[in-house]
Amino acid sequence: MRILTKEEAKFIDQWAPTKGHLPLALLMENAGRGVAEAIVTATEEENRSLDVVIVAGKGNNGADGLVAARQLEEWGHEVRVVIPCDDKSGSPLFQQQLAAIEALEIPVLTLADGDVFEAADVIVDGLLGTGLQGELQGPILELLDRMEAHVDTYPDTLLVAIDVPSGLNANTGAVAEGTLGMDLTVTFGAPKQGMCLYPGKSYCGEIIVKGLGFAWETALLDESNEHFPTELITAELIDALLPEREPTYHKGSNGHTLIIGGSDGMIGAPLLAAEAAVYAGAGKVTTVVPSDCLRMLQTKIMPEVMTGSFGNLLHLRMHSSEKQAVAIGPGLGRNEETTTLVKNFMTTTEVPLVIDADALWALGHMDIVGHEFSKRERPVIMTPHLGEFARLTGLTIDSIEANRIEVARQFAIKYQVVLVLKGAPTVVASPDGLVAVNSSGNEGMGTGGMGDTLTGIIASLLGQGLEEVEAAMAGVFLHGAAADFLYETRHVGFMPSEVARQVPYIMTEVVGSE
Ligand SMILES: NC(=O)C1=CN([C@@H]2O[C@H](COP(=O)(O)OP(=O)(O)OC[C@H]3O[C@@H](n4cnc5c(N)ncnc54)[C@H](OP(=O)(O)O)[C@@H]3O)[C@@H](O)[C@H]2O)[C@@H](O)CC1
Ligand SMILES: Nc1ncnc2c1ncn2[C@@H]1O[C@H](COP(=O)(O)OP(=O)(O)O)[C@@H](O)[C@H]1O
Ligand SMILES: [K+]
Repeated sequence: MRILTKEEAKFIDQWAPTKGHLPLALLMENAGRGVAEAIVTATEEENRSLDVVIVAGKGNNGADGLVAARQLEEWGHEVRVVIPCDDKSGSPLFQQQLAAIEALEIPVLTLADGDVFEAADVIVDGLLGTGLQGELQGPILELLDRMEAHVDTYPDTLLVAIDVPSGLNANTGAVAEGTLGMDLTVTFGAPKQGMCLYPGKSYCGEIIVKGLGFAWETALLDESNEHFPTELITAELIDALLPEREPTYHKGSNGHTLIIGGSDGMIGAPLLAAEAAVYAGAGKVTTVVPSDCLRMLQTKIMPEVMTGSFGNLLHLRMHSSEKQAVAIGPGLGRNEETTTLVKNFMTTTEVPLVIDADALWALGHMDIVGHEFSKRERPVIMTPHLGEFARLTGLTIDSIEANRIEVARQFAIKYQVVLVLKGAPTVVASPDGLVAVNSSGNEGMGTGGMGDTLTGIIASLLGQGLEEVEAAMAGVFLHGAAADFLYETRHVGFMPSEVARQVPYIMTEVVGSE
């Protein structure tokens, strides 16, 4: 599913009345009606006339609220409007909609009018949408404080945001001081990027997407649009990506995946990756570890996985030849000899490659090795968490977190790699500038080995014939969705190996494939 930045929303806004021959007021009419419909649907069980307070700022977000007010009144609900201050200035459309509200004698109040929220069943936040700048202040902040106080006293009041909760940065998901957590956010066209990122994601409540009355994707195809696309990874998307199996397929058709990793004391990491690759459907899986770890691996690993050992570059090249996918890094350790060896291997091989954990460490700074990857025919997949990514780029973790989508996008374009930047949420960036934000996963996944499992799943899908970016997107979604299934009964204490075991069921039941 497509998600939108505020710049893209603005582009649509400008395209519609010019190239699209669609007046902005028409889009607003659809948006406002969408809000009214969502409110009626959410309160359907009560099936009675509602007392609705529309809190409207003076931009187009407020104007949407005024349309909703007009619509709800027509449907027989008791409606009043609250505006931040009495001066009644605002965007041209705000002023036009306000004139209509006044002509219809719908009450328009300010905070000076006392307890404006008294007896409200529904409070609608139309203070600020994608036009938010900086921190909240003045009467807007005061109104939000009063809304919060009312909802604290009357928790049954339904709190509905128009487009985004006021104070939420529609691009980054950052929230200004004073932003309120909503029951429902009714957004237009597509979710805004910041609604899919933390902390903003936690402030939206249920997200309902309402149409603008035209296929806005057409606007973004305009040649003057220079924004790179961002998507949300959902079950529907993954369903379309997963490899289909013909009745005649055999183990040779489903890819041979190789996992390179392990060191003394960290044999579990490649084991978890290899077993996850089996659960994700690989035709064959082989794991190779340093010779002194082989015996230990063999006593622990599931019988479906083949094993071997390596000690030099020739071994790594030999093991990786004729494999459909290779993942390198889980549990490798960081001694100098291994580091040099795997770095040489990674920068010279052409096999489909997933680079994780200590193999990322071995690369050092991306500016030094990145040009080797950009020469490849097929991009490598890199799967760093924030700490590993900070080391690869020299950026601070805070600066990555504050803008993970754009940082990931620039990295993938610059080095021509598929980047899986792990975290909450994980984002997948591809060399052509597309970024996909994962919608699955939960805090129960903060357990050692969870990343190794992801690496195995991605490598398995890559070996089964998915393109790099497809394997990365499908892998992160399945991994998170498997953990979400376990989260339903346990919020902590589920293990990476259990997540892996759940993956085939997710592939079958949730995604609906196979
Ligand atoms: N995309 C589409 O196709 C469609 C989009 N639509 C709608 O348009 C909305 C965007 O409208 P928008 O551009 O008018 O901006 P909006 O969010 O109302 O904010 C601007 C106002 O906020 C104020 N303000 C800003 N920061 C502030 C702060 N920190 N603290 C206090 N005040 C602050 C700012 O004040 P100023 O800086 O002008 O003094 C100005 O008055 C979008 O979210 C959606 O609802 C729909 O109609 C359907 C079609
Ligand atoms: N709060 C969370 N929400 C969603 N996913 C999470 C959360 N915490 C961890 N994860 C996921 O768990 C995995 C952890 O990977 P990583 O840090 O590499 O673990 P390890 O090195 O122990 O294998 C990543 O896929 C990450 O996205
Ligand atoms: K709002």
